[in-house]
Amino acid sequence: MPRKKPFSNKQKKKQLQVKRERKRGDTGSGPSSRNASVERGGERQSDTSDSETTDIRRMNQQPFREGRYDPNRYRLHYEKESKEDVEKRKKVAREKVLQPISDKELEINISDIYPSEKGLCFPRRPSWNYEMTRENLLRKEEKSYRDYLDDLHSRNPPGSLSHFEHNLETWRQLWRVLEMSDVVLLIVDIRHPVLQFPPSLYHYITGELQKQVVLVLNKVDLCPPPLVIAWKHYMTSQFPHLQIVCFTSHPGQPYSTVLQKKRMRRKAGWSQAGGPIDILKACQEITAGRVDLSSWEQKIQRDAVAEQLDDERPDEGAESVLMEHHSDSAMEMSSPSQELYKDGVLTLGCIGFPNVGKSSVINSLVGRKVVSVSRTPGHTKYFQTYYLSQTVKLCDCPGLVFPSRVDKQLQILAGIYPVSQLQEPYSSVGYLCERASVLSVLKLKHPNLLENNTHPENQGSEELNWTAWDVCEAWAERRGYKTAKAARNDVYRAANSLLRLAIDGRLCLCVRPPGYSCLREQWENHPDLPEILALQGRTTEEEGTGDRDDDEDGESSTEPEEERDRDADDDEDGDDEDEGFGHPRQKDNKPSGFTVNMYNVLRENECE
Ligand SMILES: Nc1nc2c(ncn2[C@@H]2O[C@H](COP(=O)(O)OP(=O)(O)OP(=O)(O)O)[C@@H](O)[C@H]2O)c(=O)[nH]1
Repeated sequence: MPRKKPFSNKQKKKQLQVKRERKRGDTGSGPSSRNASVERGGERQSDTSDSETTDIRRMNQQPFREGRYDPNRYRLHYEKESKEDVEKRKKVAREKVLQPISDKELEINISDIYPSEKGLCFPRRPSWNYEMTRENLLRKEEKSYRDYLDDLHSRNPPGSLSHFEHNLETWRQLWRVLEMSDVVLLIVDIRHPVLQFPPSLYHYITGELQKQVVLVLNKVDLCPPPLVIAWKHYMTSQFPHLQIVCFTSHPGQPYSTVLQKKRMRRKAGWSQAGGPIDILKACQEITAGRVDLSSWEQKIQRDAVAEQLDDERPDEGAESVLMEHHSDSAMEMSSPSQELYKDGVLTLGCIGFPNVGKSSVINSLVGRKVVSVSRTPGHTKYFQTYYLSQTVKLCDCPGLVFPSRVDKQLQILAGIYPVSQLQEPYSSVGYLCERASVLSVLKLKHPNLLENNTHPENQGSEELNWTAWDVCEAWAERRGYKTAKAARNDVYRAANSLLRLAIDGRLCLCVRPPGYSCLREQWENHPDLPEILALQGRTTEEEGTGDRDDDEDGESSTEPEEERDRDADDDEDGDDEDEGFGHPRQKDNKPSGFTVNMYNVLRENECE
């Protein structure tokens, strides 16, 4: 059989990019490449941020035409890492033998992520009044932001802080959303909620602003029900005034690939999400009759009926949604001391880190796609409000990463960094392998045992030591990822692919609240379990097997899908135009390949 012609990741990206540009009607001129994200001397920057105080890496540059809305305005800005740091981590990934960590080490206390003495607050908007000119206000904001960064760096030694947002424009956006909102929906990913819940934000909203926060534990379909309950209890114990709601936009469909999600949504629409009624209930409790929310309640009921009547054509029956596009000046001069529930309307601000599912929550509440969804963090570009009903308004905000002391590797696995732009993905792969049963789930073969490797020491050895690099090498071999020039195993692409599987939830890494291991039995027999299972769209029987599906029968494999959408970083709601690239699906249309292992991280010492 002739050898497959190597097709590099770079070539494929280029091909995708050209396709996207064609679709948008772009001619190809201008700074349109996402790959051109690293700053180059003299390159024209279209983003309007003028807040560079350090060496900043700007992500996800989008095509931009003069006179139109600048889509790069809120793109992610992270501090650049030094070449030495990147090289050091690469070396460790090549040399350090992976050791599975104990259950206890998966437990994370929020004060470890946001230690109170480290000044891990977020930039605040300085005081202002209507006498100030726009320029004065902007200058004052920039100065205050620089002071904030100086203070932060003075209290935290270099390298100790996580990646965090350096784009002042995005912080400005947060200020405005907080000012406009009556109630804030703070959305986090249930797999690692403490990473995405900055206590300083909570205290600012509930204290200074005197507003209420509803914590939305999103993506519960990706987490074992006992752990969902344990997190809920932990967050309530730490922040007693929080209203907590569990949510999923994909009930009954854990680990869906991009293409599966598209298909299912086309079939079932957005109104099948689990949790909108609980958000309504939380708001009813908060507003205590000061806003008439009956129109929202009726909308939820209507959506449920429409879904039952016509689940083949959900969007056709969906109601149209009134949207408001905000001009900058309108937002800049919004008053911070705005009265609550102005004109009898409840304004809900949706905020959260990138990729936690804010857009999906909005679409699910509205019952149809109004915001574009993507697995690429930092996708949300526009500030808009959507009327859910006559008396309820939703206000969207770009994803924001607050400074913390969390490991950068875990941050990456939490999806805050565009995987395609990582300079060094291997250490995150190592971090994942030490915490989730990747080797056994993917049934990887050690590179030293591959046919063409005749290393005498390792021949036939079962108990081989694995490094992160070995894992990537084995996955590249397994997937047939080759470099274009030398047709060697493309470990970079393999590492990216593994990280995407983890971010999408197909390789499951969930951190746990403190004490989870000791109280495990309590959570596994908790009376709220059926409620969480119902929300996930699963049954008790499924739970019985789903948690322990080691055997082949319990497998659901998605390898061809993974292959096809491996780099489909862009809009998940677009056309299926990317279905054709990559490797074709098997003839019998059955997926083949690795085991997708539900909640595998909770298995009994599987990596040990
Ligand atoms: N399994 C699962 N995936 C979800 C859920 N909600 C969102 N996702 C996926 O998470 C990814 C990010 O979703 P978005 O809704 O675009 O997230 P966002 O917070 O708006 O992201 P930014 O634009 O980066 O701020 C997409 O791949 C979604 O399909 C959920 O409830 N379950």
